[in-house]
Amino acid sequence: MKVAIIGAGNLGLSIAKGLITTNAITTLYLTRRNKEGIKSYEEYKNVFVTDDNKLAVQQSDIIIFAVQPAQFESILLDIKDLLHQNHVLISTITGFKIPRMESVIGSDHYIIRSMPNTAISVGKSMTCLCANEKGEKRIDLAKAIFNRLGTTISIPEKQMQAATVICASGIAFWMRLIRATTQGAIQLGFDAAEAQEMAMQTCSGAASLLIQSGSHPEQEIDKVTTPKGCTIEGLNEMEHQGLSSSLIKGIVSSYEKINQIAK
Ligand SMILES: NC(=O)C1=CN([C@@H]2O[C@H](COP(=O)(O)OP(=O)(O)OC[C@H]3O[C@@H](n4cnc5c(N)ncnc54)[C@H](O)[C@@H]3O)[C@@H](O)[C@H]2O)C=CC1
Ligand SMILES: O=C(O)[C@@H]1CCC=N1
Repeated sequence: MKVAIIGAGNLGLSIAKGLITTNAITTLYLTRRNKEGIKSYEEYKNVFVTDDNKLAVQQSDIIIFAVQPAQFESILLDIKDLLHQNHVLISTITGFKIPRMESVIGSDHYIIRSMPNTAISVGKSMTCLCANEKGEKRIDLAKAIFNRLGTTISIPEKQMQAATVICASGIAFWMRLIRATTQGAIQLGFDAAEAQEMAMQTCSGAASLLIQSGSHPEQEIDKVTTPKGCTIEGLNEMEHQGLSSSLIKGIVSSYEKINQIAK
């Protein structure tokens, strides 16, 4: 794969690390306005660092865009004339819809829109993908790339905003739950490091149980809740205080906000 990442910032470099460490690339061009900050990537074989987006596009088959939304349109305009019909264009740009990309470069391109999350830097991103009509023919290629960096799911573009809330913002929501558990553990007498270790490993274990067994969360809850025991006591108190309700309300508020921003 000859890949270019246009905008090698937080997300772009995380994707680059994943592609480099899994030997996924034939060549990899990384672009950034100030390329000095990423010069060290040239130590990797077949990785090139440049501030020239046009060069990167000309040398690559798969172009991954990871710039901020405000920068995207002018970059598309800049490279538009260099795009050929075999280029596969993968955008990670939040809120930038495929029809808007097509209005700049035309619809006769393989266009894929992705929504990864920051766990991509540790190969654990839940990445949602959608494509334009032509891009559907290359969706498996995009899945192959992002499956090296976590897990993928294909969704209709109209669900991309909701996916942003659940998966990208979701990292922050889960972090807050882990932090709250850590605070509880400290109050029960563990030191901060122990408390965080216990909170995050238990969270990871709970997710792994569901991923590997395919069971419903309540089935796993039933296995832990001894009648008249401490688990159901704690769980019911959390629900009396609105745990599930506040999470659902937070998710819906976040979704309303992302739709407001998109207008
Ligand atoms: N943070 C997250 O959880 C997620 C972010 N995204 C999206 O990914 C995109 C990138 O986000 P970050 O990596 O956090 O941003 P960032 O600001 O860290 O990276 C963007 C990079 O693009 C470079 N750049 C700007 N103009 C350029 C140009 N003309 N040519 C080449 N490079 C240029 C900047 O120097 C910067 O290094 C955003 O559109 C964001 O919405 C998508 C999914 C998840
Ligand atoms: O907070 C935000 O608006 C963006 C979208 C997903 C992650 N960060």
